[in-house]
Amino acid sequence: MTDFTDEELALDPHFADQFEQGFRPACQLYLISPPTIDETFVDALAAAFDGGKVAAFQLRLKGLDEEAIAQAAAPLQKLCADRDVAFIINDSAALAHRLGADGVHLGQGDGDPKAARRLLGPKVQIGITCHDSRHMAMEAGEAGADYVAFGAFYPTTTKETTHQADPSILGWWTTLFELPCVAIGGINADNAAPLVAAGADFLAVSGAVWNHPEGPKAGVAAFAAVLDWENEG
Ligand SMILES: Cc1ncc(COP(=O)(O)OP(=O)(O)O)c(N)n1
Ligand SMILES: Cc1nc(C(=O)O)sc1CCOP(=O)(O)O
Ligand SMILES: [Mg+2]
Repeated sequence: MTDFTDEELALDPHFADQFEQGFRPACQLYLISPPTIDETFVDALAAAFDGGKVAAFQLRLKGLDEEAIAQAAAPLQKLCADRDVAFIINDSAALAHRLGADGVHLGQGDGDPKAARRLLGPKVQIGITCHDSRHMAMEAGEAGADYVAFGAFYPTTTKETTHQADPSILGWWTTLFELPCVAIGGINADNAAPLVAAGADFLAVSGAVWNHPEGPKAGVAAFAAVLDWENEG
């Protein structure tokens, strides 16, 4: 992997653009599906959207083949379009392309982001998992990612994680780059504030919404206090 010196960062035209100070929108919610769903899930997703502003929804169904995910996706993608929520497919640029999704999220083992960009074109969002690595994040930016994702910030039962991220990586990233950063891993309404304060552009959340004792609408609504929706306009 490449090591980036300060000189290279300053000279690279892509990164140089990122140094320009610009407007940074308030932190937003990026909802991740439960790892398994059934046909009633579309109602749960609609309820979640009723709870407050959701910027993006990622369909993350682990262990299903592409055909099954495509079938599950149809009503969810329509709902997202109706509610003006970006519809993101996890793991597969090919499936995102087939479905005409708004974006794809790729982990470090989910394929070459540059190949994904060639397939998907400039308008489809590409997000890249960067764990707790500044180096991976800079490589993702250089490869043309639309956002970088850091995590896991807190213990999570949704995914087995081997990397633990510190909020300071969000502050480092947002000080240097305009490219949005996503915080993920065990985030709930009670522990999210330090991530927002550190500069997260998006909070990616699964369990805190789907396992909320009062349901997904309350799960999303609980984030209103930290995400300050009432100040947006
Ligand atoms: C927004 C976001 N960030 C990170 C991940 C994790 O992606 P990956 O490392 O590929 O792990 P899986 O989700 O595929 O198990 C994500 N999905 N979304
Ligand atoms: C999908 C995923 N990726 C992670 C990472 O660290 O890259 S943590 C995670 C699980 C997110 O779900 P929850 O909000 O329930 O913890
Ligand atoms: Mg993946």
